[in-house]
Amino acid sequence: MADQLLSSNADTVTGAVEVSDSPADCGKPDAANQDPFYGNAKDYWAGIPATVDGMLGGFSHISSTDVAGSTKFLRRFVSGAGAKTSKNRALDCGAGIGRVTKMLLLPLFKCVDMVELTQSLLDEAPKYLGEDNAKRVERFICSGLQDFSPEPNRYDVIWSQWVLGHLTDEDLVEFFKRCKVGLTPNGLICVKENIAPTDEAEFDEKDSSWCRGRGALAQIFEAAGLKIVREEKQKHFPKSIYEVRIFALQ
Ligand SMILES: C[S@@+](CC[C@H](N)C(=O)[O-])C[C@H]1O[C@@H](n2cnc3c(N)ncnc32)[C@H](O)[C@@H]1O
Repeated sequence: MADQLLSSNADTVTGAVEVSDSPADCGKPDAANQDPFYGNAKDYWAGIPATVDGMLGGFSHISSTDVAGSTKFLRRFVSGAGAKTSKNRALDCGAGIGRVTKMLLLPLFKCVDMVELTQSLLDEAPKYLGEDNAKRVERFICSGLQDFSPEPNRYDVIWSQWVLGHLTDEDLVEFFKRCKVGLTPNGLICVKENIAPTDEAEFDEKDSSWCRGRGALAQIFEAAGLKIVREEKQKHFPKSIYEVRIFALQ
């Protein structure tokens, strides 16, 4: 994702901490994770500084614009007269140190769970979030999304941002199907990702991720039985980076 941004035109404090038996290795030692596609991504992220700049590939200056766009997008579903989705609990997927959890989800929801592949990033999260915020993160889950199944009926919103390019198409369809099970009634899956300029997916060798075109993403949503209920292009990002879109799915 680091290069994707640049290229183209670019026991926690309160709750139970769920961590792997081996803190250095959150992925399961199964066949999928011996696949170089997943292994290379894992190695890449294990070497990235646990900072906002690390999370955004050197683009920390776009974080506030990103969060403002996401907040405006999500608010209409969870607050105000027409809101249908409850504000109890959200899940942050590919959460890193918790930038999205801290800036977007905790201000809107009572509590948040974080799921993240890289133990060193998750370890930094309580410090980055701050003591009061960290108390409202119920679960810090160390897992690849390809191996993760949300607990049924637990989340009002499942938010995935700048991470889904790390899953194969097949694994992404299956991940979305499991996310549907994890939603409360009227719950929402939100996806915020870079969009390739053509229908051809672009592969980033450096972090081992795909940047998909809008059509490919829409096909994956459909294959998982999800409908797009709202879609927006993120405004005010630098022209030099990929277009970024936010989708709300049910
Ligand atoms: C570009 S960062 C984005 C972090 C966060 N979503 C944000 O916007 O600040 C990508 C994150 O996805 C994590 N990641 C990479 N592959 C993953 C996978 N298969 N499952 C879960 N997390 C993954 C990385 O460790 C990293 O924290």
